Amino acid sequence: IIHNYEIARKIGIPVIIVPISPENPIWMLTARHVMPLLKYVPFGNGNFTRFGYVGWQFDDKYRVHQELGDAVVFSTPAKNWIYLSNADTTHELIRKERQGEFARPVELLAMLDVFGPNLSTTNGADWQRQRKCTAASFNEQSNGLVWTESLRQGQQLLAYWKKGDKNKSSTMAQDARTLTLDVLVHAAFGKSFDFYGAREKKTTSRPLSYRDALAIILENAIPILIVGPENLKRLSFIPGLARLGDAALQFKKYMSDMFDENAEKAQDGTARGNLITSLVRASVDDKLISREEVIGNIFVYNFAGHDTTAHSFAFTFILLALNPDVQDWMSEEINHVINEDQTLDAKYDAFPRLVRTLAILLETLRLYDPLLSIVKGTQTQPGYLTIGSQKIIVPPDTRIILNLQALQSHPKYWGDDSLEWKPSRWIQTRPGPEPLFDRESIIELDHGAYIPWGEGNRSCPGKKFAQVEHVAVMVAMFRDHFVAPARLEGEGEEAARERTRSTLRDTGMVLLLQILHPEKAPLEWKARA
Ligand code: HEM
Repeated sequence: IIHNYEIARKIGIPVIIVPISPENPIWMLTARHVMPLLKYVPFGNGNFTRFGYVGWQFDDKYRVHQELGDAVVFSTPAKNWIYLSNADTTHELIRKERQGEFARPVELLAMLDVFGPNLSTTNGADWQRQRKCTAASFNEQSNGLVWTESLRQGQQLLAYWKKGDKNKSSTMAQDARTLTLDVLVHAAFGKSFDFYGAREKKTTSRPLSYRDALAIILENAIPILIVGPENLKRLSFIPGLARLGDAALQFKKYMSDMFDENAEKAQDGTARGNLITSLVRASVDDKLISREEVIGNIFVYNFAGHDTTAHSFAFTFILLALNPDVQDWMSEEINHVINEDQTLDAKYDAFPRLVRTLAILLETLRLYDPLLSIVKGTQTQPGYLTIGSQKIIVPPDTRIILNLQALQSHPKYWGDDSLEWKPSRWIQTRPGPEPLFDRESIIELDHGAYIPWGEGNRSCPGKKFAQVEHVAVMVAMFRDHFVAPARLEGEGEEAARERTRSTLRDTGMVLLLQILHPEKAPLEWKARA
């Protein structure tokens, strides 16, 4: 740490010493539990308890940068980590990433290779080839499929929640994960499953369907990524691991069988366009991608697209329940744009007109970004960055963290109400004789301090997918209904709201940012008058 501190001091930005590396896997898993205890020991206060755990950015917001400046370096025993909260520097870095500087430190994600090599864990020509093969199937045709499937799933989810005890949905976060999995499975494999909620979950029959195998894998991603599918089988004497090992092996087998099935279809020309068919075509016809890479990429697209969108739904539902005026504002737009008798008839071409509804997602991600930050870095060569009027040399082997939480909440970009969840900030209205809704659009930001999907080469290929899915589910659920905090036995309305607010405040980083105990805030769904 002394060596790293000496290097950090020479950069010329404030240095904070953090005595445990954020990359230490044991610390990553235990910090959240250990940290509250450290508050009671004399050395525990100060920087260590403030910055020493995964997800500190959510609690700190932009404050460290307001106190110390747009760039701050954390000196840790393993490496130096520069945290950045300056929009111009962020875009300079992204431009330079295109030219091969400041690449993603793929070794941090190596565990995502469990089912095969994939684009997330490579750089350079290998990444480019895999990105080209996979991202090609995320086009407007597949977004149309995401739209219809999300409407269908959203309606089934609403019906399920309305059937519950007094219309309450205490399994909201779990059910949102099921919905996002079903939409992904549809886009990836072209198969539709009916939504089934947490209460209806059967004890899994054997053999598992690939949707159920994938659900088990994604719900238990941490042990699977750490231990690896093959080792799970070996450790099957440990309670719980046998089921995981089984799901992981079955998933791999399903993917392999699907590869063969689609390879035949590709040859006789009957394949339809979805992720697996286009990957198999790229593999069999064009020899661009190996069988292992096809399976690895199918897993990683599902992994990357699952909890990011599911947690965003959980945040959005709770935020909307706490803000009935925002619900009315969104629902007015939905009812203006979607005026068919049946919500399911809504066509994908309505999507660009649902700007308030999209603003809800943009605003949720601004303050509840599932990743909190994006990590880049230098390797053997130094890098050069400009922070305001200062030019710095980033030493080799340094991590650079784009602090999205700070960037997206800093008053210098977002004003004095920057910490308020206010979707209307995203809407601009042009003058004219047309109805109000037809004159509204999403504002063009002039500061660039908003990159929840990243930017540049490595930006998220699922950005539009996530937007379409979110808007369609809002249409299905909020056109004719509204949601409110459910009251517990003997509880008044204000007490229920306060419990819901405190459940939302109890948010932290697990694999991603999430509400830690969503079951404490059941929601109630009612038809609009
Ligand atoms: C609200 C939802 C989502 C958010 C906030 C999000 C955010 C991100 C971010 C920040 C990155 C990394 C960018 C970088 O390193 O510069 C990323 C990468 C990625 N995302 Fe998403 N994502 C979301 C949904 C999705 C969905 C729905 C899918 C797939 C259907 C997906 C697939 C991927 C993949 C495969 C990568 C790796 C790309 C690469 O390495 O080239 N994401 N996402």
